Amino acid sequence: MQSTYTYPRFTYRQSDEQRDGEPQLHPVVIIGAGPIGLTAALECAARGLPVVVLDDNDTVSIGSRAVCYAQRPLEIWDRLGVARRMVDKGVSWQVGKVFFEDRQVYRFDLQPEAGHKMPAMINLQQYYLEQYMVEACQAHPLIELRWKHKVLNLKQDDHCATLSLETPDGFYHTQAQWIIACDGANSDTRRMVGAAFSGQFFQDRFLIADVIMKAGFPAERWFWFDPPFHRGQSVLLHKQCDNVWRIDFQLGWDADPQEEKKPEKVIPRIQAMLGKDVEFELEWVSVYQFACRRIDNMRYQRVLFAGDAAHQVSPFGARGANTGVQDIDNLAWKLKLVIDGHAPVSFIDSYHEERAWAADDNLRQSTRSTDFITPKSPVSKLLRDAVLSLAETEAFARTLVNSGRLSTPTPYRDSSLNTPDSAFFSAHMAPGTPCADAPILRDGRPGWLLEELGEGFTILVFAAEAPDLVIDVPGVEVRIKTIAAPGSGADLIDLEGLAARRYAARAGSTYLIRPDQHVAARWHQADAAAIMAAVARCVCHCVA
Ligand SMILES: O=C(O)CCc1cccc(O)c1
Repeated sequence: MQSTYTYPRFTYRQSDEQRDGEPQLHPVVIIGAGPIGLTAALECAARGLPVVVLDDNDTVSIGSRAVCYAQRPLEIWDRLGVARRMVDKGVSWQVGKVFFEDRQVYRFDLQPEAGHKMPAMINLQQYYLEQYMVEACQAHPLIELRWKHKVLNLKQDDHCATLSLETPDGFYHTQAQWIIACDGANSDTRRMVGAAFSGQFFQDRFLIADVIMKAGFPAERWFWFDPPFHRGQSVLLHKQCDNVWRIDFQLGWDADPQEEKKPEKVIPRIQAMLGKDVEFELEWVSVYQFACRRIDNMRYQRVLFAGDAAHQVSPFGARGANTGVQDIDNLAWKLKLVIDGHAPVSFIDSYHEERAWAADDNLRQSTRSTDFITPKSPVSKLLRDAVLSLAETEAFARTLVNSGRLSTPTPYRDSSLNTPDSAFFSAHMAPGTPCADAPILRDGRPGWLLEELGEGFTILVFAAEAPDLVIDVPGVEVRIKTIAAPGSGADLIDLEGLAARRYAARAGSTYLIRPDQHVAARWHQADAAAIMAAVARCVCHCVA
């Protein structure tokens, strides 16, 4: 059915270790070359770790899958050099509208204030996203992509993990210090380590219809509850590139997926929505159900689970792939420190601590959205419809409308890696929070604050001149950067004063920023001993 995209075929090559029959020990092996596995490859390589990526297929993911990519993953991909292509090809949007029956009852704007390098959200077919990342991986000397490699078995001991692999040339073994399992919701790796994956399964079925049409709808997210063209159910509309539009129709519990996929069933639904005169072609049709669940532990000895292999949510809110990318952002710098011997192996447990916390937040949000969209009893439906009716005129009711709260990063508020504030600061940008972006000048050239953060630890001092600090934490790279108003001699010029405002900074305010661009600690006045203690705490060194 798909006519707008031609699937690439990636070349299978026999690896040296299969040819030689000699297993090699790799620092990191990644299982799965989907959006999360490819991000893991780029992120590890960017931090200087050589990686092998195993995938049982030899192309990008087939069909219409994830659609919406949020600002934080785009910022991560920007650091990895792949966001520009995604943004250029994708459809940027920030406004959402919610309709009840035949009227608009609610409107939101994901990014009312400008001054961010990345858009609030883009829509892009998953196959483009993967293709761009595969091409970036192919160009990276530290990444080896092994297509048509199926993992049959996994064993672990104190020394390494050993994988049994099947390829078109037969069977062989490879070894890894660490494995990142990104093999999706049906992860075989999860089964191989015996992990539990529990949560709630939802009975409702949804139809995805991707249609090609030249439509006049704006680049906005439109969500209908109980519209006249699809009574009693919900509908979601998103614009994608190549004139492809994603339409999700709720079908209810009893829908027969095979029947519902037939063009003679799908086309009348779309005509009822768009009008009989609108010309369109079907690009993709599928029916899905979903679950909200999480693995019991994101670390099994040497195996680290990320993305859908670790947690699965409903599509509403676009929290699946977006949170998986943030898993990797959290993991790679920690792995680098551990592999290089600059942090204890136990440091890796902070991956589960921080990312399971984020996964639980996503699960909560996603379950709430699903309950609002698909009420389970007549009373819930009555309440839901009352909220929707009231939202048209009453501000308080708008906060209760939940057609999917779109993905935002979860701050690691209670992380053991944070150094709590010792003086009063406003709540935003507290330890554990991902850094906000802001426009800056560096060496007279325009740039963005986030471009200055992320290589090792950064001490960001809101002052014209660098304080006299000697920061020495063995094995940990720490850079000092000053930021101040135009006219000062600071390293970074806070062009519009947005950085100072977003970080609630006064003269001398100092932020310790982790390699994954999260705040580790902050003070109103820089103090070398306090900073060194915070760095040590953040990498699980024993603090004297
Ligand atoms: O707008 C949303 O809440 C998410 C849109 C979405 C994401 C993934 C699949 C899908 O069918 C819709």
